[in-house]
Amino acid sequence: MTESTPVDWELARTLAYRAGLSATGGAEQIPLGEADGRTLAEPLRTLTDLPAFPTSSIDGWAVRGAAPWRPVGRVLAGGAPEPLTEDGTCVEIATGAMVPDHTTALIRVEDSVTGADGRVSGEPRTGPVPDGRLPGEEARLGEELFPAGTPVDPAVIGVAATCGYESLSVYPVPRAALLVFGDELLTSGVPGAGRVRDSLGPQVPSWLRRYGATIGTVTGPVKDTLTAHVDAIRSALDTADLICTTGGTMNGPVDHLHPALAELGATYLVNTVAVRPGFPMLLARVPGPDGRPRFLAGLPGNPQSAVIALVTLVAPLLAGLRGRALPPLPTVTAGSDVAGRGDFTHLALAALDPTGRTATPVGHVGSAMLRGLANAHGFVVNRPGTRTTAGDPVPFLPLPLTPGERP
Ligand SMILES: Nc1nc2c(c(=O)[nH]1)N[C@H]1C(S)=C(S)[C@@H](COP(=O)(O)OP(=O)(O)OC[C@H]3O[C@@H](n4cnc5c(N)ncnc54)[C@H](O)[C@@H]3O)O[C@H]1N2
Ligand code: MOO
Repeated sequence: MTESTPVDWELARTLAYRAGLSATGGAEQIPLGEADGRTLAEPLRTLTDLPAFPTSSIDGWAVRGAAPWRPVGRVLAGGAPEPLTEDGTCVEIATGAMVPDHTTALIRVEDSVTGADGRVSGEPRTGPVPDGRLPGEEARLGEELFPAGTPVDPAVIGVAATCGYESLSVYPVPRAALLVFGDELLTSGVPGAGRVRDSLGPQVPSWLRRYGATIGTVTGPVKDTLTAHVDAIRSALDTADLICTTGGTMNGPVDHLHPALAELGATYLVNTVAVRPGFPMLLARVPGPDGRPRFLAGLPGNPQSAVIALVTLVAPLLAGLRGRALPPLPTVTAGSDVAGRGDFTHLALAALDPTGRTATPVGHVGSAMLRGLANAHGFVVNRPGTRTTAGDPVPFLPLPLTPGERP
């Protein structure tokens, strides 16, 4: 490994995020039905008043003037009604229908009576929720409803459709590749006799997807030679914006990542981070075949450390590449003490209580272990030079889990 000064953990996150943001791809138009999970590249402005026309919220009568009213027609949702031209007239109206011009009140069918002469009488409601909606009461034509950088979710898609869009201008999805290094790794069967199962090849793509990347190649184990490393990285550069590698970040006899990066003309953005576990992680910029910026995140081989490198460097980088904000870390209460790690940040795997306000460190958290990770909601962040005592407010770095994935 090249000599380097470990970068402060907070600074490493920021550097990774800024690097991603500076390399965000150009906007593309995506049909609404495919836009979930993307990020708006332009502000979303409504193409119409919302609602676009005066709309009835009830089934009943649109009336003009004083009762009784003579019915002169019917307007259903989807129709464009004639104006009511005379006092003492009404039209039957359906929920969602456009209210005729010169309507003075809307009467619910259940609040009306029709006399023997066919004329309608009744009282409009005066409650807090009106029985009709006025043009522009939800939004005015041209009003910005969401700024650029807004994550697109099903509700945003629904609003865009309501406003008149068929497609959205969004940032491209970053493309990731994974290269797993280590001749000792088995890809099937039970470990033993010096061999361990590759636990990163199967899990890292799923974390990357949750951070918003698509996964192209997953290759490994890549042979423990410098040539095989250089060749594997070079071929992943053809299609990936981000290459994640696992293992080989240190300077053991078969750790080839740093020499491979040197051979490929890479420049380090972060070369080791002052964090435990996970410190040998790195982020580099690698020249791609077409001049487009490519990134390589070197995740340490110890499996929990590899995930810490994902949450520390890869998640902020991908947030930037997707044009999103870097989510701030919420503050929680520490459920028990967390030891300091001297000048290094300590990321301690922890489970949240059902309120989500208290985080208690879990067991089985050695850097070679994954059991603690699979029982935690994220990491309590114990800052350099401090130790956390039960009851202290602490920053919490969540794993990208969905509700219900942890008891
Ligand atoms: N002399 C020193 N040795 C080590 C130090 C140190 O400071 N001085 N730091 C340790 C730390 S911390 C870490 S983390 C590891 C990082 O090492 P590498 O990134 O070079 O990873 P490897 O040596 O290839 O593997 C480490 C360990 O993890 C296992 N491994 C690797 N890949 C996988 C995988 N895909 N699935 C499951 N397990 C994997 C591998 O078998 C090793 O046991 O360096 C320490 N050493
Ligand atoms: O920091 Mo290593 O990354 O402890 O396993």
